[in-house]
Amino acid sequence: MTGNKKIAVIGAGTMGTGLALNLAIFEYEVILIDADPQALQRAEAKIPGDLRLFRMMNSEKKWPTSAELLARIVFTTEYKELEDVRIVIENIPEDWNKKEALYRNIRGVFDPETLFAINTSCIAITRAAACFHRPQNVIGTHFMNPVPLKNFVEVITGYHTSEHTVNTIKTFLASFGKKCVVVKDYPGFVSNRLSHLFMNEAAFLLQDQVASPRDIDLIFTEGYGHAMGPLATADLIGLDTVVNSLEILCNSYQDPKFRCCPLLVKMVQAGMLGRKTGQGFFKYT
Ligand SMILES: NC(=O)c1ccc[n+]([C@@H]2O[C@H](COP(=O)([O-])OP(=O)(O)OC[C@H]3O[C@@H](n4cnc5c(N)ncnc54)[C@H](O)[C@@H]3O)[C@@H](O)[C@H]2O)c1
Repeated sequence: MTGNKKIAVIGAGTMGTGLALNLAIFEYEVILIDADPQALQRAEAKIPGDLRLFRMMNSEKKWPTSAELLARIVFTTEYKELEDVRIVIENIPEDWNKKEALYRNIRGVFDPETLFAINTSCIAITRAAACFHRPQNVIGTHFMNPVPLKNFVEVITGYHTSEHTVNTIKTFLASFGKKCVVVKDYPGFVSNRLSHLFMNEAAFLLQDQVASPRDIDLIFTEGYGHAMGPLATADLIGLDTVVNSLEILCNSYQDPKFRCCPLLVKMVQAGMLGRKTGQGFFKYT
C-alpha cells in the first residue's frame, strides 16, 4: 500500500467534515462515508463556505479551489469503498452501541495492513480495539475542533497498539501539519477527563444561577486568558456529544464527579445542541 494516498473518513458530521476538508487540502484522496445521505449532502454544501473562511483568515497561503477540493472527496454511504484505503478514521457519534455495531460490521472489509484510527472524546481505545481482528492496528486520534484550524492531535495507544501503528500515524499526522502527543489509554484520556469537568461545572453554575453564560465564560477568556470559555466550548463540541462523553466518564470510573448536569440533559432534550443547531448556551446565526 506504499504511496497510497487514499484515506477513509467515517461520519460526515462536525469532525468528519472538517477532517475530510483538511485532508483534501493536503491532496489526500478522501472517501467520506456516512450512514445518512443527508449528512453527506450537508457536508458537501458546507465545505466551500469553510474554505472561503480559511482563505480570508490566511490569504498568503495558496489554497485549492472548491472544485479542486470537492474532486478529491468521494461522498458515499458504501462501506465497500474501504477495501483499498491506507487508514480509516472513524468519527461517528460518541455512543458505544453505535461504534461497536459499526466496528463489527466493517472489520472484515478492509485490508489487513489498513490502520484504524478512532476519533473519540472519551471511549477507551482498548475496548474499541477488542472489536477488531487486529487490535495492534487500532489507535485513538483525538482531533481538535475545528480540525483544519487546530494543528494538534491527542494520540492514544490501546493495550495492543503496535509501535508500527504509532509511528505510521505520527508520520501521517505530520504530513498534514498536525503535531501530537501520545498518551496511554484511560477513558477521556488527558484532554476530556479535564475539560468535561470544567464544562459540566460551568453548566451547574448556570443551573444554580450563580452567573450568566456570558459572565461565566468571561472569567475564563478575560480572567484566565483562555481562547474560549467552557460554555462556548461545549456549544462548539455539541451538547449531545458532551452529555454522551460525561456518561461514558461517569460509568467508566464509577465516580460521581463526572455526573452530568441535569441542565445539559434538558438542553439536549430540547434540541439545543450548540452551534450545530444554532442555539446552545449562546445563539448562533
Ligand atoms: N465535536 C467535537 O468537538 C469533537 C472533538 C473531538 C472528538 N469528537 C468525537 O468525534 C466523534 C464524532 O463527533 P461529531 O461531533 O463529529 O458528531 P456528529 O454528531 O456531528 O456527526 C456524526 C456523524 O456520524 C454519522 N453516523 C452515525 N452512525 C453512523 C454509522 N454507523 N456509519 C456512518 N456514519 C454514521 C451521523 O449521520 C453524523 O453525520 C465522536 O466520537 C466525538 O466524541 C468530537
